[in-house]
Amino acid sequence: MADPSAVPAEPAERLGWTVPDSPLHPEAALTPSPPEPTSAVATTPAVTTAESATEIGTEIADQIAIEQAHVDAVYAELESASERAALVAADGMARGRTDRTGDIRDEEMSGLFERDALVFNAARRQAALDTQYEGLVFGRLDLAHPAPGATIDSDDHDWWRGLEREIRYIGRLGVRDGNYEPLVIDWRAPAASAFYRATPVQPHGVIRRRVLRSQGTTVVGIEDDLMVADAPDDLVVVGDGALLAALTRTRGARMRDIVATIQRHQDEAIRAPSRGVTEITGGPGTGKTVVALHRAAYLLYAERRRFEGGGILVVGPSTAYTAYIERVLPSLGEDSVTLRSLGDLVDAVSATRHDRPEVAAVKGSLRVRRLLERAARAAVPGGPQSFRAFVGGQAINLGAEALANVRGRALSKHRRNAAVDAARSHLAEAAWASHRVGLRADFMEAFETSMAVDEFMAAWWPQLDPREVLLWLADTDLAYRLGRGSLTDDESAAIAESMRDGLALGTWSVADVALIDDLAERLGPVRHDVGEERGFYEIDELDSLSANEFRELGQRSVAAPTDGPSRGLEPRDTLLRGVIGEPAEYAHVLVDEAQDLSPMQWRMLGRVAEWASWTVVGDAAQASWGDASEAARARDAAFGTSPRRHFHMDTNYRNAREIFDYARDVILPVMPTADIPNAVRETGIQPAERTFTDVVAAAREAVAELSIEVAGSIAVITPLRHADRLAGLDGTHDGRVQVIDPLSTKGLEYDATVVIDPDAIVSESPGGARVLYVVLTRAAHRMTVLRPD
Ligand SMILES: Nc1ncnc2c1ncn2[C@@H]1O[C@H](COP(=O)(O)OP(=O)(O)OP(=O)(O)O)[C@@H](O)[C@H]1O
Repeated sequence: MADPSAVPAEPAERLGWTVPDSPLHPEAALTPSPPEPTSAVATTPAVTTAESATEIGTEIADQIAIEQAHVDAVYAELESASERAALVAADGMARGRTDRTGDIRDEEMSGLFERDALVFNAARRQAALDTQYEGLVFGRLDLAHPAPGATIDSDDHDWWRGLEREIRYIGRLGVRDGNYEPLVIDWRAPAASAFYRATPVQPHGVIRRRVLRSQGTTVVGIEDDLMVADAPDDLVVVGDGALLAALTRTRGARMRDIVATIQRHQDEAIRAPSRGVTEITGGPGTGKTVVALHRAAYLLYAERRRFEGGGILVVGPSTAYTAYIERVLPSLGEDSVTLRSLGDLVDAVSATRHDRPEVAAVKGSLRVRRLLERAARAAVPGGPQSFRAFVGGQAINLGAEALANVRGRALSKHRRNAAVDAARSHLAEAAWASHRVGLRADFMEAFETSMAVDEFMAAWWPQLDPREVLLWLADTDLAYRLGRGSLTDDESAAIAESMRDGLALGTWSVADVALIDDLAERLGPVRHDVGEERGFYEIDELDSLSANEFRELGQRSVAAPTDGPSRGLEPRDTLLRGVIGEPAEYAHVLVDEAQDLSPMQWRMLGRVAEWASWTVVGDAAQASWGDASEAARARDAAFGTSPRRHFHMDTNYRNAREIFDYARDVILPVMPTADIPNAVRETGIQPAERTFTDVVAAAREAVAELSIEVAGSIAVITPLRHADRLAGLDGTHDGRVQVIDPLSTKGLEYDATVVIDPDAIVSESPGGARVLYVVLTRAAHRMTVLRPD
């Protein structure tokens, strides 16, 4: 699907950037001329046109002044909109305000609901304005429209001459003036799509596309792309090309939106229909993640009712990843999306620990389901083996076999936690069948009211938390018994050992979460007394909201589960704290790094996405899951029969070409078919390769050098064997340095990286060279590789 003409022409030659192949082609690497240390700190290429620097400076200043005038008008309109929103909110608050505490009459309730809706909507609008206020207007299109019915001849380079012209501003949200005329068009609206789709080959009516760079409410830069051979006299063209400027920028600790520089092939994936499964594949750094996130924002815009009501879930590999991407959607004005890592998908469980690869492989395989199925039906360890009691004057004695029969019958129609009544009545039948003395009805009535039966049932058929059942497997003998036939004894023993580790540490592993979810489905929700439900928010709570709280209200739904402190709790209690309810269901599920999901994790996602459409992002060459075919089967089962569409991204926007070439040379010998994208940016600086005898000294020196060369984030990526010694570097250089393990870097990006001991990274990780490939593609601008001497 990717279109080679997708990256629009940069006016590169005009500004001294040499373009080796074609000015329109993304494969044409954009090289500063002469080569200079292009990094986050060196963003402006040399200007070598005939015009003098002063002339250009004045021209840019004039153009900025023109755009600032429009931007000022937009902000003025927003101020009045903001005042109107505050008035609506105040009106809503006044309508529901009550001095009384205590009962509220029915007829007052509908007024309160109306107030809730008013206040909530006003707060949301205010929150959206707050998050998108800065840099709200980022684009301008100068268009030429043919007369109705006329068409443009694609070979005519002067197609725009004599046509009616239009100026359209594009922004993070739509704003209209008092006459309802659009001042800014939301980037997701159909009228904005030409901003992303226009190329010189297919201009879509665009003569000039202009990207505005702002600080706060002030326009500070302009980057133009011309879609025609010669600019009309009244259209000045300035800037270095928006995409290049964006790619050369400092990255920082959080991913940013790319709303001003989305490329055409990316736009196609973003605006693809919502139904079915949209797969986005491509090599490292091709924008898969950022495109998928913009797609989520687009879907919410295009079908707000469906997706906001049903919810959008974004799933990533780790909490480091969710922290890295968490700002993108709010910056696009969307705060109703749920972000979860694979370890956070089940309520009340938050896992970040990873099992040893061989244990994770067993827990992730569908073969483990047989063991879980048996565990969900097994007798409670330590529970009663037989039932002896006097009921209605009769001595009842049912042995283990009879109890197993009763259990089987009760579970044939109900999930275990919902089967307690059925179990009791089957038990009564079995007890009656073993005696048959007196009248059946009298016996049944006595059985129903017997306290001895109550006590037995409490011990024999308690409500079971799935986590508790998983912990039963810490008993190796039980794990052997339940695993027989589907797992080897060694595999069952490995699971048992990992459960004992969990009990000692008080933490679940990421792979455990899918097992808990599977058991939760089998057991059904734990029945517990439901407390009085709180309303959407309490009335007195609402009446006393401060201005800040009012704003927060609009942002409430972003809250994600946290792995809170467990001080004072025994490890076992920590593992079992909180309540697991029915899983939420979503209208759209977006999965990143999908190539690494285990079959059990696909099953878990399939449950929350039973009625959902999907966006699935992945790059097979980065996979660290062993049995790809089993994962593919589980994935197909999760998708069901939904139609699929596929987008392939083949331009690497992250890595300087020199860095990416280094990574490519690592992966190609082990994976000749790896998906290798084209890196579009050259710096002229090769990755540095050094040897070390003292890893700490070498890493410290490399970091110090990089901290001068780049302005933003630096990662020290180390295999486990050096991790402890290097931990002291974490947080140095004003917090810019992060020490991180190879697997956790998935999906992340830094301005510079120091890669420690690549051979050890390969030998220590189950994914081998593929994990090293991930590691070597994390740096945008600079990379230093350190090997032991
Ligand atoms: N059109 C664009 N304009 C500006 N920056 C872009 C554009 N497309 C992608 N990028 C940037 O390229 C970098 C890589 O993007 P992203 O992390 O989404 O790639 P990816 O394919 O998910 O990478 P990986 O699979 O290696 O984690 C990010 O910094 C992103 O902002």
